[in-house]
Amino acid sequence: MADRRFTNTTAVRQLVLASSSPRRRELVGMLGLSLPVLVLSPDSDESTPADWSPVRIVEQLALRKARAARTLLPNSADRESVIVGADTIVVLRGEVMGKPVDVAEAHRMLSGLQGTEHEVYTGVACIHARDESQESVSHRLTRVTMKTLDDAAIHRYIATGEPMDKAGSYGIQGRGGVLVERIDGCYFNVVGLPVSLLSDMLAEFGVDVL
Ligand SMILES: Cc1cn([C@H]2C[C@H](O)[C@@H](COP(=O)(O)OP(=O)(O)OP(=O)(O)O)O2)c(=O)[nH]c1=O
Repeated sequence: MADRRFTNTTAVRQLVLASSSPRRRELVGMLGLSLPVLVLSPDSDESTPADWSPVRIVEQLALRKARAARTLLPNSADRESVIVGADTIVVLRGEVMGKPVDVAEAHRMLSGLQGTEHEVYTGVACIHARDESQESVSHRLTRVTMKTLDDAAIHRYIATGEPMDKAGSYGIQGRGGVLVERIDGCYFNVVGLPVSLLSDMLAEFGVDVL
């Protein structure tokens, strides 16, 4: 449970999910919140300086997504909302992998990931729609070990189409689950939204899941 709450938080009446990811939508649904949930897909700059650490990348991109949604909420009813943004990356021996741009890049990523361990970072930002002083950002790290795969198996997996909209070119929640030997850390963090971290962060805004 959260060990801090923002003071002067007026009752939050809505959760705004700043994401176009169907997985994130599903995971927020899993929380069974009594608040209405509004989903927005704001555009935000996803470029980052080369010297940023994985933690800085995911936390700042999550914050940018949430702040971009804030600009889309002009009317006063929507202003009493907590906005949630998230960003997920895969990191293999220091190399940051986002979503592949094409099949060749998916192949290159999966060839690197197979037979070894990598890290998955998801940053989460929860911000108040009206009060810019209320912003909370955090992240989770999960270590994932992928089984050894031959080239033919990598090609067959890419042919499913699953890799193309996912960081690191796999989806643990889909057929990509069969590629994963073990994980150390939060499973939902790999899928794109660490729900236990999110529930702690929502509590800071007076939104209690349980
Ligand atoms: C590693 C992994 C990633 N992913 C997904 C989670 C994220 O949706 C995606 C990483 O891209 P993100 O840029 O984090 O998110 P997104 O573009 O899909 O959605 P939005 O920015 O609108 O919120 O990869 C899985 O679904 N399963 C996995 O196993």
